[in-house]
Amino acid sequence: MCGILGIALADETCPVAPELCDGSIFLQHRGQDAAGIATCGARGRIYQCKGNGMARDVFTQQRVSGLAGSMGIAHLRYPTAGSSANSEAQPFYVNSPYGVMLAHNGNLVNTVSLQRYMDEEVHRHINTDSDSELLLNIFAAELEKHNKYRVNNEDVFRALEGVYRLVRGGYACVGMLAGFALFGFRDPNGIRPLLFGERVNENGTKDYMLASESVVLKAHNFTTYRDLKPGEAVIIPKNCEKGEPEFKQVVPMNSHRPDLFEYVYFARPDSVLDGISVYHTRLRMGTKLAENILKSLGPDEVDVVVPVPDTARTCALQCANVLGKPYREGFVKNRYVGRTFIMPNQKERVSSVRRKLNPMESEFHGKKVLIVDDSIVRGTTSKEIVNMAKESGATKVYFASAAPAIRYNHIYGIDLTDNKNLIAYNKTEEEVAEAIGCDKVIYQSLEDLIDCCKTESIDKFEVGVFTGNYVTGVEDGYLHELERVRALNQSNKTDVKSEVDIGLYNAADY
Ligand SMILES: O=P(O)(O)OC[C@H]1O[C@H](OP(=O)(O)OP(=O)(O)O)[C@H](O)[C@@H]1O
Ligand SMILES: NC(=O)CC[C@H](N)C(=O)O
Ligand SMILES: [Mg+2]
Repeated sequence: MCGILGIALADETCPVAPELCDGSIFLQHRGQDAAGIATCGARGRIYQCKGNGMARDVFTQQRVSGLAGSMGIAHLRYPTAGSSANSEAQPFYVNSPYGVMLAHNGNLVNTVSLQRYMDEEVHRHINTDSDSELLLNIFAAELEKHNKYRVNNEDVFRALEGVYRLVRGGYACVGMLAGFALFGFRDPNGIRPLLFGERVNENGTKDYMLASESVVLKAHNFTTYRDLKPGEAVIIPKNCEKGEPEFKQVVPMNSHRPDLFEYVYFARPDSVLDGISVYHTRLRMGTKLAENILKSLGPDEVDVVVPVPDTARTCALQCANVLGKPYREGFVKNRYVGRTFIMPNQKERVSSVRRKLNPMESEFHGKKVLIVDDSIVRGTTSKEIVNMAKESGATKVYFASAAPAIRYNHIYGIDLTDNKNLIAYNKTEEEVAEAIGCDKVIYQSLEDLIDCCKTESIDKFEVGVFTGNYVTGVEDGYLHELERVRALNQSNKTDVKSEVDIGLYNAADY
């Protein structure tokens, strides 16, 4: 679930890279594996800095100062397809036609046929296993069809029409055409989020931003903003002091189904996506969860409610309020360890849970504890947490999840492993409780979770991860191919990164 960002400044003499760098920090929670910035300067020249690592490590002051230009895009990567190699860090670039850069959040589910199409029909070489590189080349191939000396907005919208026709999956993208424009577009189901905003400068000119979450827009004073609609695109001219952004509903909206998992885990609580406040959905999740818990546990069965930091805090606090039980920070979080779930391999994930969370014995000793988390996915966190609670002397450990049992792959931009690695795969609730070692597991129902998130205008969500039914469907052989590539990457005895990491644009100092 990557983070994407694009900014065009009215003042063409002002470098955009420092603001992109700062904005990336607001999106770090969406991808910790790789980070990249590309800018476009005078004479359409493109500058780029990208590679594996967190934004603060990749974007050193020295590198950022070399990124010239007033228009640029940024990407924070959490790998879904392909591998976590340096060479798959985004944005991606192709020189023809015109020079195009793309940063993609999401995942395509017809890559098998797209690869064949690239190879057999348009003869474009794809240098990595990344679906985002494929997507960029599909766009470039569509744009090339016009065979024009200079491109205009209509050509770009028409090329996007081709993209919408050819690709299937979840995608929100920001891109740049060298010397011409910044652009953004969103898939026809609005699975992945993308917002557009503007900021009025002192002299009355306007800067523009595209971002995955509203929190970046607000923090950077882009106070007038809105979500792009599913199937909608926007083109912001490079010289945005002189020209206005142009919006177009490129294809009709299919059905608006934001990914429910954004509200459960991915997005920051202070973001509002598609008009829905993430924070308030999480409060409601706490209320509903408590109502559910009251049905299955007696009033004296819980002494204390303990959240699993960080994401579950909002929900757990509200749950404790409704239950009328004390809320206690039973696990102290090491602020220097990032999100565990989006780490690229299981070994790192297991070791970081213990490094990240440490129990406060006094909150567990001799108590019946209700631990609340936002979700149980592979069970990496919950197994360790339950163990720590028991080691610390809890007499009973109940584990409540604000999301229903996760039994299916997430195919639109979350690397939810293959089904068999999900702790709830083919298991009843009792079996999950046994697997993570607790006395009882209580899941939120899907119906209740949807109730917590829906509004008057959006009452349907992408919920394939809970049901196995995906809004776009999946092409034959796709999941099989995904598992094959994953197994191939994991079978590598050494670190996969060193094996496949010889990208085209490696800098000597990486
Ligand atoms: O069952 P699992 O595979 O362990 O995955 C679920 C856990 O992973 C996430 O936490 P994470 O540490 O990634 O981030 P957070 O600090 O935002 O909660 C999520 O909030 C759950 O705690
Ligand atoms: N999480 C994402 O949005 C990932 C984007 C893209 N599929 C990649 O693997 O790089
Ligand atoms: Mg967590």
